[in-house]
Amino acid sequence: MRAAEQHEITAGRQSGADLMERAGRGVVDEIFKKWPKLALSSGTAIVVCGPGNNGGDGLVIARLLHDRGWDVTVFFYGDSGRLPPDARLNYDRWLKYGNVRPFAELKDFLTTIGDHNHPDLWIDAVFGTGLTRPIGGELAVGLSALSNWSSDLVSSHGGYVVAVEMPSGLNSDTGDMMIDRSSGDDGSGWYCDLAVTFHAPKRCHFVGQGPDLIDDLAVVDLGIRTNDFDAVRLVRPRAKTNMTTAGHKYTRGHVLVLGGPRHSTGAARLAARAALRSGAGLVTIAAPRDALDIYACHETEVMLRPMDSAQELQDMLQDARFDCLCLGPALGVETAVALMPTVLDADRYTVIDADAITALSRSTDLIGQLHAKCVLTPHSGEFARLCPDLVSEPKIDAAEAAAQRFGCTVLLKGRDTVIADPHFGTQLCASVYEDAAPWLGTAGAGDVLAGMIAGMRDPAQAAWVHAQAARNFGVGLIASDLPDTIPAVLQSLWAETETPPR
Ligand SMILES: NC(=O)C1=CN([C@@H]2O[C@H](COP(=O)(O)OP(=O)(O)OC[C@H]3O[C@@H](n4cnc5c(N)ncnc54)[C@H](OP(=O)(O)O)[C@@H]3O)[C@@H](O)[C@H]2O)[C@@H](O)CC1
Ligand SMILES: [K+]
Repeated sequence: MRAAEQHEITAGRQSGADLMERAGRGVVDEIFKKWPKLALSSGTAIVVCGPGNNGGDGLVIARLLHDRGWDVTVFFYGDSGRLPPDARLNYDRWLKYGNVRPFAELKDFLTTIGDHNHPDLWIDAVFGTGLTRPIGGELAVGLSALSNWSSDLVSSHGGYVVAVEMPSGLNSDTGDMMIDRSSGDDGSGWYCDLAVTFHAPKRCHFVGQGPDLIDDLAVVDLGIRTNDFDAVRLVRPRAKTNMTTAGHKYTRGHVLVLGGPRHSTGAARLAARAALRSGAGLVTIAAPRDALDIYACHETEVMLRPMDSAQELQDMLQDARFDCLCLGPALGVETAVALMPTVLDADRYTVIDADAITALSRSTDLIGQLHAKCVLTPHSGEFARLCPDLVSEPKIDAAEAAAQRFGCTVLLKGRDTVIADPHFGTQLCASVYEDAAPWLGTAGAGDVLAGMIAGMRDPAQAAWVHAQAARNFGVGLIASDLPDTIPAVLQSLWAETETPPR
């Protein structure tokens, strides 16, 4: 992002001051868009500005609010003599409107605010993308006091907290609050009702603590024309199908799901049904002989094959039409260990989930057999077993490192699902803000996703459809609701495109 801004500035298309003015104006516009009642009369605002360009944005916001008749108090942290030029320009412009109070006075100032003079807005413009180290000392103490006070403000008086770019202290890459714990602050960070970022969301808006600290996110276009953004790549849903009018069920793929024993058949059944609903032409469950009657009682369209040994699986895989394997959901770790050499040797598109991931984490030989057509779908616990050395890394970096290590796609599940493909890059599917679907955290939802990936052969799209299906269903969702909710999502994607299947 900063490279992009610099590119615009050096190319002479926009001055830094223009960008900052547009950024500040964008924040004000977003505030009045979100809370139209604030635009109807002049309120009061506290703007807390930091020592860089984020603070410069805050000073633009202060001036624009003042122009609309607002009563604005500006606090400033830092040395005004060391402000970057655009921020300095706006600092000087603000001094024609009002004064600047030192940040050190903020804590005491908060104690003087009574029930009748509380502000309507608090603007957090202390740090944006330029935070380079943990916040400590008086800064942490002051921001902490502000945070406590602003929570009271919101709960008791209905005022709003707006962060420029992100709540100050949030690392824009990792989404972690960078607070020096020795300052006495618990590091939980400060909350905002609205974060207004520029041009494109940053990683912190979707990963780590970001979504817990930000209630709503708005993105302001600064008119920057280059594509060179250090921003997160979100999954873009698109109508994609393996259906053609000339095709038939075998051209749409035959998924072989490896099913568990009598007492654990549900997970494979969920995956199988999801694969069918997601577009697979045929789905077969291969499972122990003594469990087939249970599978047969539950599934109509899914075919069944007895399979009690790796040899039987190998014989089955002589049929090249089984072009996709899906294994792991309630398979049993020991069974997974026994079957995986055959599975990986078959060199098919292979979705490796649940018990199969645990099996992998126990065997470096198996890991050595992974190939480019594998998709690993760990949740955080499985990932920690598989890659213990990467768990302390930021989530996106960890998934990318694992994908490089294994030479295959790694889909690291969660509210912020990361899809790292060593060849096509990394995408993020985040169920936050208006896309939140907390009820997706339910038993079997991961089994459904594994089946969807097998059916769609596109892990990122599968993750998006999976989350959208959950959102469409709403609260009360259980995993077996999901497969039958998939068609409506796929149909709505098709409705948005003018290109029908050919
Ligand atoms: N460029 C543009 O045209 C546009 C930029 N825009 C805006 O600029 C923002 C980025 O600006 P920025 O790069 O100046 O970074 P910012 O977040 O303000 O902080 C840097 C300052 O903080 C200091 N500092 C860091 N860590 C610290 C700590 N722990 N404790 C104490 N101090 C610490 C650091 O000090 P230093 O490390 O240099 O010693 C430096 O002084 C971006 O988020 C957006 O809001 C928009 O206007 C669009 C146009
Ligand atoms: K900020």
